[in-house]
Amino acid sequence: MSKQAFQDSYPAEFSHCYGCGHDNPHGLQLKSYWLDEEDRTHTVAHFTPKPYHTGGVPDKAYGGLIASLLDCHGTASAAAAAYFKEGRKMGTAPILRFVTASLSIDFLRPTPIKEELTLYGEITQLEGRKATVALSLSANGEPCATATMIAVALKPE
Ligand SMILES: CCCCC/C=C\C/C=C\C/C=C\C/C=C\CCCC(=O)SCCNC(=O)CCNC(=O)[C@H](O)C(C)(C)COP(=O)(O)OP(=O)(O)OC[C@H]1O[C@@H](n2cnc3c(N)ncnc32)[C@H](O)[C@@H]1OP(=O)(O)O
Repeated sequence: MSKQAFQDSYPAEFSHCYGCGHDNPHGLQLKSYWLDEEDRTHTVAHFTPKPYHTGGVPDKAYGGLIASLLDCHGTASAAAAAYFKEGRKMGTAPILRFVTASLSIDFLRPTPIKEELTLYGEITQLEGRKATVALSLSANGEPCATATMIAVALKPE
């Protein structure tokens, strides 16, 4: 894993996100990294839910939590890939920030709340301002959700 999470390179004005902003004390503060620094195609993040992230039954996670984690890991992965494609260090100006245009999730099985969850991302396409990201969320090596995201880079203005 890289020493610095993708989200730690976001400038202060973009660090309030509920899912991954390091300046949001009420948020999830997700942190995403390259899976392999030598092969910058896949990304990873880990998150252990809190008891209050429950979705109806005490030992299973709320679907909105899963969507939030996939959302933030996907946009962070898109930004990292775009910086890498431009040969630039993350966070350098001009800032590249992606927002979610579309997020389609398949919930495959209930997600346990007491385990560490692992998120993977793969940038399958990056053309112009648009990135397509294949995402998954697993617990104990078993996929609980998969998703496809279209993320779009904000225009400089
Ligand atoms: C949280 C910020 C939300 C507000 C955004 C404003 C300012 C924020 C500033 C910075 C944010 C910084 C950090 C955010 C941190 C974490 C984010 C976590 C993830 C989120 O929680 S983020 C919130 C939910 N998210 C939104 O709040 C987006 C609302 N939305 C829009 O702001 C526009 O809708 C936008 C920008 C998406 C596109 O608008 P646009 O005018 O810039 O670009 P355009 O329409 O030309 O699309 C360009 C290419 O994307 C394709 N495309 C567009 N939409 C598509 C779709 N749905 N499906 C398939 N393809 C699509 C087109 O087909 C074209 O493709 P092609 O180039 O191939 O023709």
